[in-house]
Parts: sequence; C-alpha cells; structure tokens
Amino acid sequence: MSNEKQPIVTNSPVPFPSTAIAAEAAREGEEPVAAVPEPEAMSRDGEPSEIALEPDSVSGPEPKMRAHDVRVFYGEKEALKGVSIEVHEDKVTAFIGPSGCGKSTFLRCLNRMNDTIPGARVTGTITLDGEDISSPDMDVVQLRARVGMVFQKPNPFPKSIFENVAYGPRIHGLASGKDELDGIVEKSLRRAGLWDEVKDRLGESGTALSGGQQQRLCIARAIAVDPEVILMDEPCSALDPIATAKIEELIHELRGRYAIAIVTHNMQQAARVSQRTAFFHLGELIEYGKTKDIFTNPREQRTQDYITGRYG
Ligand SMILES: Nc1ncnc2c1ncn2[C@@H]1O[C@H](COP(=O)(O)OP(=O)(O)OP(=O)(O)O)[C@@H](O)[C@H]1O
Repeated sequence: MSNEKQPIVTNSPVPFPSTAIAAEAAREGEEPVAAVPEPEAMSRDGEPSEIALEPDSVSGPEPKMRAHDVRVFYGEKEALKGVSIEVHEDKVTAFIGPSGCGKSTFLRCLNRMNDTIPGARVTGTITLDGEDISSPDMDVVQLRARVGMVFQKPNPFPKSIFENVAYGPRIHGLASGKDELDGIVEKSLRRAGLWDEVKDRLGESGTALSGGQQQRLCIARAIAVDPEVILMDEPCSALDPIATAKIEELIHELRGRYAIAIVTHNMQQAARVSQRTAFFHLGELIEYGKTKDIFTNPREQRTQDYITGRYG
C-alpha cells in the first residue's frame, strides 16, 4: 500500500459510537471551506501558497468567534505568531500540532485565560459575535461564562455533584429560586450525558466520580451557565478509551447547540469529532480547513508530515 496521504479517519481505535461520528465527520463539508491559512503559509515547493486567503476574504456565515493576527508573548518569547482563524457556531474546530506548538495558548486566548498568566501578553483581535473580547466594555467574568472551558484533567470542585453544577448559575444569578436551579442542574447533567448515572446521588462529592464521569461533570458545569462556546483542552487525555468514546459522543451531541473548539494530541480524535481542523507548528497556524481536507488532502507539506506521523 502506498505510504502517501492515508486518510486517518477510518483508523479508529475507539469502538462505536465514535465510528459513526467519524463517518459523519467524513461526510460533513458540503458548505464552502472557510479556509484562513496563516498569511505566510507556504506551499509544498516553498513558494507562497496561491490559495492562501486573507482572513477577511472568507465568505459564508459570520463566525461565532474570529481571531485576527493573534500573537502571544511569554515575556520576550513569542509563543503564537499571528494566528487568524474562525470558530463557527455549528461546528467543532480541532486544534492539532506537536507539543509546544501553541494550541493551548491559542485556546486560552479565546476566553482571555492568558490574562491570568503572569508575563503573558496578547496582541491582535478576537471577536465574539463581532464584539472585541479585549474591549474595556467586555466583562471578563461574563466572557468566561459565554466562552466556557473544560480542562485536560477533570477538575470538579470538592463539593457535591449538585453544587458543582449549581455554583455557576447561582453566582451569575441565572435561577430565581430552588426549582429553577434544580431544573438547570438536571438539564445540564442530562446534556452532559450524566444525569442517569448521578440522579440518585446528587449530594455525593463530585470528586468521588470516575475520571470520565468527572469530566462529564465539568462539561455539565460549563453548560450550566448557558455558554455560547465551549473550549476543550485535551479533554480526554486522562481518560480510558470507553470514557473517551463517551466524551466524543457528547461532543457530537453538543455540536449545533454550542460552538466547540478542542485541542487534541490525538489525530484520530480530531478526525472523528471535528468538522474544521487547524494545524499549528512552532507557534504558527500552518493550515486551517475542513477536517476531511486536512486529513486526506492537506495543502501544506508540514501538515502532511504531521498527519502521517513523520514528526510530532
Ligand atoms: N505559562 C507559560 N509561561 C511561559 N511559556 C509558556 C507558558 N505556557 C506555554 N508556554 C510556552 O509556549 C509555547 C506553546 O505552549 P502551549 O502549551 O500553548 O503548546 P501546546 O501546543 O498546547 O503544547 P502541548 O501539546 O504540549 O500541551 C511552548 O514553547 C511553551 O513552553
């Protein structure tokens, strides 16, 4: 068999239902490609790519979030070098690339989590529904409710399952009374695919759940404040294959209700769950496009090398 351009979408180590997700991901993509390559993207022969588009030339529906020329500095070091990309409401966008290429750094830009890192400085523009998230008018607490985050390691509060989910709606004043709060907790746990497993033990500690359940609890916690975007930073890397499959299935179900961006080291996972993929390398966005195209017909040699396992 030829070694070239092996599509990896069929190479799933995780059983059904993720296989079904992969099939859908592979079918996905009749709409125009919202490709926004890094402006300096080079083609395989080293010439500037003819198909590189300026970010503003992208057609199609207005993205939920748009990043333009985003740079991140940790002290003097430029960790992210002018990234322009879009996150769409009805799509899962995967960020892939070798360790240290800036995936998590970029993800954190989308809800200003880098503000919490001493010495980190972000330039460029990121909009949410057209509104600059760095503007003085943007309340960062509200922003992080609208753009929620799920981390690599499940991090439930050391509180009850109920309180883990109720905490956010309570501090954001989303429920006018106990019944409404109960309703939000149930709805969020249902959407996170956890309700049936925990409905009889809501008073137990969230930390007593299995790793996969904890991660779904963290997703329920993010959902409870009614976000528009959910950012996931390697949400399955601490989970076994069965728990991973459940999270992937959940991502599939949540798509459409929330814009989702996911950082993953696992290319099969990116292929299974996403409709758009962005490949980062050494702080640059090398290529961004339909997941199917990135994995079966990448434009850039560096993408091809990465997805075929030549480095990373
Ligand atoms: N808090 C920080 N302070 C200083 N440098 C940092 C910090 N966080 C990340 N970096 C550096 O920024 C670069 C990008 O890191 P980042 O964690 O975003 O990459 P990544 O692609 O998510 O990596 P991984 O896949 O290993 O998690 C790396 O060189 C990293 O060392």
